[in-house]
Amino acid sequence: MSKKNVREAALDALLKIEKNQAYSNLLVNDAIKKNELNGKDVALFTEIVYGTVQRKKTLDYFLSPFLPKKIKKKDEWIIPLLRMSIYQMVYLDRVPDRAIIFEAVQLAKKRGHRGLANMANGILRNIQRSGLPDFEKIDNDIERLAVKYSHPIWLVEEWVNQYGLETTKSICEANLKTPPMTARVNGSKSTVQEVIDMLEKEGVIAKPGKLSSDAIEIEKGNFIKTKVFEEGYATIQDESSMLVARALAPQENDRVLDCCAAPGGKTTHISELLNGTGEVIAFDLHRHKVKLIQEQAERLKLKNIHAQALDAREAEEHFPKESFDRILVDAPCSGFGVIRRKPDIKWSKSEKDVQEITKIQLDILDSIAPLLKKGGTLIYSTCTIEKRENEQVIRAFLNKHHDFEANETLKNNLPNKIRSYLKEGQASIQIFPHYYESDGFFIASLRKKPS
Ligand SMILES: C[S@@+](CC[C@H](N)C(=O)[O-])C[C@H]1O[C@@H](n2cnc3c(N)ncnc32)[C@H](O)[C@@H]1O
Repeated sequence: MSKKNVREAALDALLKIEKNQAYSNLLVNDAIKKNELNGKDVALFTEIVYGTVQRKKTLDYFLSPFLPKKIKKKDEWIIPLLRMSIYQMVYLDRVPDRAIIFEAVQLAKKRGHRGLANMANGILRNIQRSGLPDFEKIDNDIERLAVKYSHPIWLVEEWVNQYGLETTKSICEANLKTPPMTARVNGSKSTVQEVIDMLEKEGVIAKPGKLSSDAIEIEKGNFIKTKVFEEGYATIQDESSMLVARALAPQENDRVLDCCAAPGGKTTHISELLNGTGEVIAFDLHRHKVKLIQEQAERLKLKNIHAQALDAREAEEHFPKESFDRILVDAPCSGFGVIRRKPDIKWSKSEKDVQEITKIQLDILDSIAPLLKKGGTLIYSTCTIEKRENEQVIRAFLNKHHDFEANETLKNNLPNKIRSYLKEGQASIQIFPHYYESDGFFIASLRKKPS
């Protein structure tokens, strides 16, 4: 396949994402490799693709007054082209409008015909001339939030019902920001400060994280190319994710089950906390993903991880009852806490998906429940902010499994900063992306009653 220039590659990527053929984060990396983009082009390509997907609803609001009533099905690719051009005109300072419009016209000519090129030219010039409409003119609160912060109306409505207007606004705002790059320091090898110093010698500037005591935040430089990364002193991970293994609080010689484990971020953290003792049985539904756990374990030289492919809903049939000291269920979920990283999630997931996934989450919990020893800890976590997948799953589980109880010691294993968000005696926490710029995460701690 021939190489394409940045904007043509971006249009291709947007069309694939639109057809739900690929996840934005995976596709961006593939396209960069395939089109041999480098340096500034990588940054521009990534910015155009992520930005256009993130701001889709807002861009459509800008675009809709100027679009013809009917566009032939075969010409519908013109819409993503117009969206990405408006995105650049409104949100990117570094490229002049006339260059953006020129590129759009060239692309429309190449893919379609002169008529479409003229249409693109006319629409973009009209938008440029007439300025942008005022969001404040949208009367309905939910619609205004949805358009201004580019989220689907159903999702905004859901969040407003669950958390109120102000919190929803903060969530939506945070979802449009680029997340910081953070890494977890392998505490069994060195301290946060030692890793920061080692990185500095390799030309990478980092500082301690904002939330987790295990975290560093990379400010400048290519972390993945450093010896610090290669030799397993640190692992890329979001700060909220780092709180999960801490909440599980594995003790030396524990036998731990991590049953939705790939790519192994939390498995390796648990293993590090075990300090070379005990073992972590890690499995994931998908065989190809199990390889990712093994690769991580190898890079970090962790010997107590045993990874295998298995459906967690069948775990009960594969292990003896009460054979684990601690169990982590980092469940598959809607992912609404990581919209910053995977913006296509907000457009591709539906209410129905949420309903379906809660059944899987409960089935997984039901299956692993007998495997936990009496007195053992069960942590349930998700990277979503959807109560039906979080609080309600835990409530349903506790209603069914009377041998389990809420574990109120959760707060003892969380950083001070986040404890203020926990009410007295609360055994679960919802972290929002606007708290400390970390992912939206839910963590619940349960305990199997001692007898
Ligand atoms: C949130 S991700 C886990 C992330 C992982 N714990 C980490 O920290 O790197 C959820 C994982 O659950 C896996 N999964 C989904 N359904 C499953 C099932 N029925 N049994 C086991 N794993 C499953 C998915 O393949 C996915 O890798």
